[in-house]
This record gives sequence, structure tokens and C-alpha cells, in this order.
Amino acid sequence: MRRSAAPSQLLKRSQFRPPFVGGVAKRPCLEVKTPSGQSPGLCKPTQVRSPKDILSLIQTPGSAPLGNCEHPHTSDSTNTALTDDDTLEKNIVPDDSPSQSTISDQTVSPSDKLYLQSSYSVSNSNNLVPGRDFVRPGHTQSHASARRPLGQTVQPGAVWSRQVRPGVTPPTGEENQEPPQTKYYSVVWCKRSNKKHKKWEGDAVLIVKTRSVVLKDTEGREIGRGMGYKLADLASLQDGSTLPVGSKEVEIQSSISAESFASGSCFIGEMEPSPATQPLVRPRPKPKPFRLPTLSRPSHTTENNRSNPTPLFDPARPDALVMPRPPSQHQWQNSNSVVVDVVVDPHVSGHLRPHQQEGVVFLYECVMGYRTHDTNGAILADEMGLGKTLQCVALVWTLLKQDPYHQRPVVRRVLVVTPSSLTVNWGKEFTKWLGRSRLQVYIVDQNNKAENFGKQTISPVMVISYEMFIRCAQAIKELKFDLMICDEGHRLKNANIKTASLLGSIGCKRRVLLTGTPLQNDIQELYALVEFVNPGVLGSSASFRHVYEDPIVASQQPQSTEEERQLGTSRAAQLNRITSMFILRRTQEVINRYLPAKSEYVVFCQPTETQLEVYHRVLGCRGLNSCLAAPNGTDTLSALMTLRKVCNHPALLARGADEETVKSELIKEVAAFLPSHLEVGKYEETDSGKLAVLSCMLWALHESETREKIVVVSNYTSTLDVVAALCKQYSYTHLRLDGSTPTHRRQQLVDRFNCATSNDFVFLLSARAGGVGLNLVGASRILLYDLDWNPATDLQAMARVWRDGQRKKVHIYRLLLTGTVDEKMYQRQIKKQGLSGTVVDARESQRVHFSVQELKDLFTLHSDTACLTHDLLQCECDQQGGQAPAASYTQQDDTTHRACQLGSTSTTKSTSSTTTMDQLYSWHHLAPPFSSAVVKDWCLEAASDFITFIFSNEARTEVAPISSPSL
Ligand SMILES: Nc1ncnc2c1ncn2[C@@H]1O[C@H](COP(=O)(O)OP(=O)(O)OP(=O)(O)O)[C@@H](O)[C@H]1O
Ligand SMILES: [Mg+2]
Repeated sequence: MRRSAAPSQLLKRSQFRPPFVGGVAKRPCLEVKTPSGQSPGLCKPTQVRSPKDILSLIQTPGSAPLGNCEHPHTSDSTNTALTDDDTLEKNIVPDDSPSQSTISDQTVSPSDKLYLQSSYSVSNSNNLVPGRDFVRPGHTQSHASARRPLGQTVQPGAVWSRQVRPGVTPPTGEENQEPPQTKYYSVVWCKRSNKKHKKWEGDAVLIVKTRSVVLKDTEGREIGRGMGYKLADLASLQDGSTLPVGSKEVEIQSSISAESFASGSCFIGEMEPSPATQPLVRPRPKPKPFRLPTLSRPSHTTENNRSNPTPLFDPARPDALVMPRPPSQHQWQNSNSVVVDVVVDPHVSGHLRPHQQEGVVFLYECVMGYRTHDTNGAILADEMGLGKTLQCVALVWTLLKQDPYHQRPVVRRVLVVTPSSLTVNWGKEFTKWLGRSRLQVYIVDQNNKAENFGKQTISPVMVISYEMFIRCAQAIKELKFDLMICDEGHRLKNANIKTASLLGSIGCKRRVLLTGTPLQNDIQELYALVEFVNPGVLGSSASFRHVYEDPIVASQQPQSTEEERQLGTSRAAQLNRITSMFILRRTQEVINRYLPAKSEYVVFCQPTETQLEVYHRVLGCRGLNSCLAAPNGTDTLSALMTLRKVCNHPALLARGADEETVKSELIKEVAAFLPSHLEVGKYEETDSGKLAVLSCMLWALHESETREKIVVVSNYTSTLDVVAALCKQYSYTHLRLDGSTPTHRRQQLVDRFNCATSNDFVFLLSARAGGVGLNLVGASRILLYDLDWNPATDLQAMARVWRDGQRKKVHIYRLLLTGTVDEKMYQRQIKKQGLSGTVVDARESQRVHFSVQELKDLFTLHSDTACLTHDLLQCECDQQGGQAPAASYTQQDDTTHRACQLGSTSTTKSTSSTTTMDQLYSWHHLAPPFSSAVVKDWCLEAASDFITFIFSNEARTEVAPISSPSL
């Protein structure tokens, strides 16, 4: 290897700064809401109902509203604040009229006796869908009188409540009674009137508290409230009772259980699994001793294979992966068919890891509609590198060739939509696992036009990038695909973007969405993704917001009441229960044993004099201070971006270094006082602490005999220019993949880099263009030159190297400039604030919201510390990896042990999630001098002159034998 002077020898320490030294309890009250179809009087949506069942459900004897009488205080408005019941008591309207009225038999016609509660469509469907299963406005019921019990007297004072039942003494002395529990009723409502025949306008849920009620429509929106009712009146509500609520009048249809309200199923409907669906986690299917009886057989079938079908692959093989058989209801719907075992081709199934087998079964059940009725979508949200592609390959190949009813294959055409950097990779994965002879893939590019796909018969699978898809959407719509797979599907999290709406309009109901990024951080995004794969399952956007989002968000507020917390928890649990029927997520722990060990380092780099000077100047800028005075998304981001550029390299602020610098007012202001030696394209190591560290590390790695390669990741292409210039200066061979790399070049670059015999030493990767999906296992080291606000983006980047197929020990480095915004961003990540709904993505400027206090903190430079983050931990260790005298940092997780000791391996379990404060506390904490005994990484050691602090952690795994397909 070429011997050259180490950059650390060329860089003078003098160019750097000298080293641093060192509620009020509420009475129980109830709310009522409109059942979106779940009243006990109705059958469970999943049950198949006989006509008799249905009749019994819709025949409801009941009582009717009585004439006009005194009303409690009621209102329609959502603006009227419902006071605490204590207050309410003071407002109670005296309601003690002694008069009684009698309902005459004459008001009831015989036909009224059979009251058709037609509010709910009795559908065979699994879920009750608002808008489909709720009563439609305008539905007239002339049954009001019919629901009155005949000849009974009613307390007019209690007027709107149901009549007193015979033998029941009207309650008196309310003030001595225990406040009743909150109750919930399914009701119909209409405008208040004296008309005999009510024209019910819709369903609702009535929440009855001690003396007050709340009326919510089927989407969970409040449409009325009332207060000052008599305890006895509310206590005696029954089916058929009527009650005024604001300017509305409601009639009780049935009561709703507290559980149904708590879960929200009274609004959204219950989503039950298909009766015969097996639990997901099951042992590998065993061959069955007997063939299941055929439900029915087409009478006209005479061919032997139709009447006596055999599975395509032997289900009796010991390692056979046999798909679950259709549940009985599914079989009924295909009553002319025989059932035959669907067995995954052993050529593929032999390679599947246990979690992948489970994933294939899950996907199969979802797209076949076995897990739930009427839905055929699934989200496979396994963490990065778990082999989602292989699971899809196994699914596609199975569905293309087999059918449980032994008719025609379940799918004939499959559409795979991926980011442009992954189209070729999908082709390669199909070939890798199936071989070219089994299946060929049609990758849309300049040579293979989307519209020509229909003209060829060789390949049933089209792979297309999202960008290309937008251009060819019309042609693709006409091609009629039976299964659609959207890779890195979190980009569809916003239903309004063109890609999502165009993909949604493709008439293909079997949809699989793949994403390695967590879904649960933004509940609206979760809704958008679910709505894409299984439209309607979570109700309308409005009902989802009222029923799930608002209560869940409210329960997470620090000032939330106990009642709000309980409701939020149960709604979240219900949401989880519903989505778990079609969302599967496994963490990297399931493949850790197949992966080599990895070491992680957070490296705090010493700022140069130039950096400190420019940083200070930027902080003093007018533009930045006006941003503090009146924060707004765009200016804040621009200010943060400017500071981050100083951290990466101050020459990036020279005008014309990138497009941003031309646009930004702040940068224009900064450019005026930039030291004159900083020029575009002249990126000296002596001007940037991070570049100096990187330079030393690259040199050490290049000079070593290990022949290791490294991936360098940045969020900015301009920063990649800086690193590219460094590589050029030292003649390091390098490849680069960023947004400007043509799609067809991307996989070529990846393949070339991964090739063991290639000389390419550095792979420069833009986190945005290539952070997801790529396999860069040719490198065993990866360095994140800067961080993203979203920790998931960083995790995605790191997973490019530490993934299945990697055989060497992996080293992951993150560079931060000490005391600067770099550290602040990192702290937000470890404090789990990165995604907490305030900062989601710096690219989405309109979504960035900081408080003034947060901004002040972000815009403060701490030049007197070796590691602000270590200070934040309040750790009193010896900073040489040794043990702290006593753990002064309050650990939330008792199981985390303090492990500043050398050689100790963190017991941190999650290797794939963002490191937390607790976990960081248990890492090794290292301050200079960095001897090799302390640092244990010769690359870092080479750069130790420019490092102020290091956090390091080693995750060792029991390495299982790595099985690769024989290709
Ligand atoms: N069972 C297996 N045996 C060996 N290698 C496997 C296996 N499953 C997957 N791999 C390999 O692991 C690598 C990662 O798989 P894949 O790209 O499908 O991951 P992923 O889940 O899509 O991750 P990401 O979210 O990062 O896209 C690929 O190179 C793939 O070929
Ligand atoms: Mg992938």
C-alpha cells in the first residue's frame, strides 16, 4: 500500500483550540356515543347471520317519547363547557311536576308493534364501516308510538325519560344516592319536535354521566350536550326511552358496554379475525395425516386432477412450509371448489429463517383475506435488514403458481413499486432466491417501457420506481395487477401526495406495504398507511381522529386527567389490536444471532479556531436573532442548517457552495464576514474538526492490512463534495451515490463496491437517496458524518452495513462537533424527542416547531466542555471506561447496569432502536488521552488528537452459521 504522511502529522494541533479541561378528582360521569354499529341488539359483524337472527335483532319492543314537558338544560353546541357535576347540581332545573300523563292504546297501530330498527345495515361483512353500517340521515321511523308500552303512565316531570316500570317506585331523595356510573347508549337522534312520527336523522352515542349527557355522532364528534337532568331520569333510561339533548331529541336503541366505548369499537366497529384463522405464532405446519374433507366439488368436473387434486409440492416433507387452509367462511364463498394444500416451493422455503416463515404465512393469510373479512392488505414493518424482500419473493412465487381451491393461480400479475435505487436490487433478489429459470422480472427502465409489459408473456412481475410509476400510472392502471407490493412504503404516509393517490387508484385490492421505519410515532401517518392497504378499516379520517387520535394524544399530555388517560390507553390498545391483524413488525433481535458483532462509537470532534469563529459570528447575525424573536419554520431551519454547515465544514458557507447558500439570506449575511481563506471547493482539514478526524481515520484504515472498506454517509450532497475532495487529495478510490445518480447506475455502484475484488475504498452515500433498502455489506465500517433530526434516518443508514450477509465485525461511527448544534441534535435523539411530534423532519419545514427556549438552547455554543452530552448524563466516571463511584444519573431502567469498565459488554437489548440516555450511560465513556488500551479501535486512535470525547459500545452476538443460497 501507498505510504503517506498521516494527516494528523500534517495537521497542527495549534490550529485547534486548546484541549478542554476536562387534578381535581371528578365524580364518575358518563358519556354516550353513537354506536357505529355495535349495539348489543345487533349481531356481531363477523357472525354469519341467519334471516332468523336478523329478524330477532331488528325487532325491538320499546317505549316511546312522551309529550312535552320540562326539559333539563341541554345544548347542541360543542362550545358549551360541561361543568363538573358538582356545579351542575346547582343548575338543576326543578323537575317535580306532579302531573302524570297516560299513553293511550289508541296511539299504537298493530303494525307498529314490530319495529324495524333499520338503522344498521345488517351486512355480512366483518367490520362495520361508518357510512355503510350506520343509519342514514333521513330515515323515517314511524315507530315512536309503537315502542311505547301500552297503557302505562309516565312521570311528566321526568318527561323525556322512559316511563316508570310497573312495580318500580320512582326514585326519590336523589341527593342521598350514589352517583351512578357512566353509561353509554346507542341512540338515534332528530331535531326536537312535537311530531308524532319522528324523522330520525342519524345514529349517535349517548354518554350519560351523573346528571349530564353528551351526544356524539358516529364519527365520535360531539353534536350535543345536556345537563341538569334528574338522577332518576337518567338512571331509568332504557331501550325506547327518549331524551332531549340540546335542540335534539334522542331515542335509546340499546346500551353499549363500557368496554365498547373505551375501545372505540362502538364508533369504528369491531374488526374480528376470521373465525377459523389460526393465531399467528404457530409451529411450522406439520403434514396432516388426513386430507381435510372437501367442502364441495364441482359436479361438472371430470378430469382426474380437478376431482382429486394434489398439492404442487409435497406437504408431507419434514421441512415443508404449508400455508394455512382457508377458514370455513372463505370456503363457503368459494363453494364450488375443492381445497388443496398450498406449499411454498422448497427451493425458497429452505432458505427462510423462522421469522421469515412466519412472515410469509402472515402475508399469505392477509392477502388471501383469511385474517379478516373484506380486507386483503398487509403491512410488513420488520426492522431493517430482516429480509422483507425474500418474504415477498416467497409469497409472490407461491401465489403465482398455486391456489387453495385448485382452480387458477391466485395472482397472474404482480406490481412491485420501489425507490429508484432499489428496482434492480429487487430483480437481483428474485433471481437470488428463485433462480432465473423459475421467474423473470420486468424492470421498467429506458429499455423496458411500462406500457409494453402487457405485450410480453415471459414475466408476470413488474418492478417500477415510484417516480416512473407516476409517469406511467395510466398505462399501469389498464394492466390489471392482482397483487401490489410497495417497498419503503412509509413514503405513502401522506395520502395527499400524488404517488399515494395514484397508487390508491390502481384497482388492485391485494396490497402489501413494506417499511422498516417505525409506524407508531405519528398516528395520522399510521392511518394513511392503513387506509392505503385496507381502505375503510379504521373508519373515515374524521372518525379516526375523534375516536383514536384525539383521545390518545390527549392522554399523553402532562395535564391529562385520569379519565383521559384511561380512555387514551384503551383506545390505543384497541387500535393496536385492530392493526395487529394486518401489521407485522419484528425487531432486529430476531436476526442478531445471524449477524457479526458490532462496535458503535459516538465521536466528539474538537472544533477548529475557524469553526469557532464562524459559529460565533453566525450566532450574532441579525437574521438568526430575528428568528429567535419570532420563530418561524423556514427561518429556523435555515439558521440550523447554517450552523450544521459550520460543523461539517465552514467553507460550505462560502457563496455558491451549494444551492442553499445562494438562497439563504442568513448565509448571504454570514458570507460577508467569512474568513477570506474559506473558498468554495477548498476544503482544508485544518478548518474542520470533523474532517480532520475523518481524514485521520481514513488514512489509518487505508494503510492497514485489513483491506476493509468504509461507507461515509451525509445528509448533504455538499458535504459529500467535501469528503470527495478529501478522497481525491489522498488518492482514495471512492464511489458516490446521491440523488443525482441515475437509477440504472445505482445498483451497479452497489454491486461494484460489494465485490470482494474491487479496489473501491470509500462509498459516499447520501442518507436521503440511498439510506433505505441498500445492501452495502462490502464495507465493514460506516461513518455518519452528520445526523438527521429523525433518528430513524440514522438507523436506516447504519443498517446498510450491519445486515444479513455481513461477515466481518462492523464498526459504526457518528461524528459530532463538540458543544455545537450537532450535540444538541444527538441529545434530542437520545432523549427520544426526535420524533415526538415537534420536529419530524427538517425537510418538512412546515412541521418544525421549537419553543423559544428550545431555540435558545439550540443556538448556544458551549466551547468550554469536552462533551456536553457526558455533562448532561451527570456521570462521575473516570472517563477512561472506568466505573463511576456511584451512579448519579437517575436511571429509569433498573436493569441497565453501569458498565464504564473496560471490556464489559453492554447488555442493552435493542440493538436496532435509538440509543437512550439510560443506555448511553452504560456505554464506555472515554476522554483523552486515548491509549489503544482504552479506545480499542486503531482508526479512532489515529484521530485521537482531534477528539475530545468518545462513547463506545460493543454488541456481541452469538453468531449462528450463516446460510446463503447456493447461487
Ligand atoms: N434467509 C436469509 N438468508 C441469507 N440472507 C438473507 C436471508 N434473508 C435475507 N437475506 C439477505 O439479507 C439482506 C437484507 O435483506 P432485505 O434487503 O430484504 O432487507 P429488508 O428487510 O428489506 O431491509 P430494509 O428495511 O433495510 O430494506 C439481503 O442481502 C438479503 O438477500
Ligand atoms: Mg428492503
